[in-house]
Amino acid sequence: MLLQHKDGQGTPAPGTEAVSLTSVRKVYGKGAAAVTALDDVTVGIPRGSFTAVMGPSGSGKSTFLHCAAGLDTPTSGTVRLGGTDLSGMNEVKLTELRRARVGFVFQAFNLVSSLDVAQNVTLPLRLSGTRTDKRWLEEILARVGLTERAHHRPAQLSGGQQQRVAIARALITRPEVIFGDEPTGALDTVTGRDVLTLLRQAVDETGQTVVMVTHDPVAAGYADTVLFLADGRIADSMAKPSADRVAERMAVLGGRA
Ligand SMILES: Nc1ncnc2c1ncn2[C@@H]1O[C@H](COP(=O)(O)OP(=O)(O)OP(=O)(O)O)[C@@H](O)[C@H]1O
Repeated sequence: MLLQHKDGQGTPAPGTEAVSLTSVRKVYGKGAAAVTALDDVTVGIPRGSFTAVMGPSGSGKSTFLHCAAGLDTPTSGTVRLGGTDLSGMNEVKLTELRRARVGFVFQAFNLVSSLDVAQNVTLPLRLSGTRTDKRWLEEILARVGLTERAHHRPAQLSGGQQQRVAIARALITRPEVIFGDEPTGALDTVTGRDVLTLLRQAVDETGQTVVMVTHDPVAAGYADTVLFLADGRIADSMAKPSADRVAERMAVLGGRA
């Protein structure tokens, strides 16, 4: 269940939310050229849940994800990751926090072409100076079905396999939250479903939290809750979504955009 809490109402006990945004605004540019990408967004995403973020083009989905993940700073308002308030953190602190507590899966797989699969997966550990736990690496590679490919380079893999490397890389640090920006956008339907199943497993089997921007109602159907953005605001949310219901709701929102 996704918790929307305004004016303190319905605020859950501290520590039950993986991510929370309170009165978040994000304005790009100044004066006549200013664009309000997020307009007073308040939402809490419970730990161990899978949330899909949808909305028409330009509704603020990427901005929401970037602010929630500490990749971008809101113009005003508060973002908390677990209990940690990100406001006022400098770039060095934010980078440390992201490396330790957040995983990312993007539409473009962003793998390092000169590194093999195992090296790509363990890159976040090397960047943060953490020793690789070999057994955990083996478990993660097995989970994404790439044990036999550990020493292949990205160019030797299919798109779906490359995205599974990116998921393994996002899981290796045992992050509290995995953020996905159109993680299935570059994949065919069947391969995309494998990737969504892996994200679903991260929630169901290891209690991680997944927040994923998608345009695809089928992908959103894997989530526990869909958050609909329109004009930088949370226009609606849907629990236990089905692809059909999501597509219907999107048709309405699309007309409004
Ligand atoms: N760096 C920027 N400078 C100025 N305006 C921006 C910038 N980034 C985003 N915007 C504007 O903010 C609004 C929200 O953009 P955002 O990328 O978050 O939307 P989105 O829902 O992810 O869109 P899409 O589905 O097309 O990717 C848009 O009007 C966009 O033009």
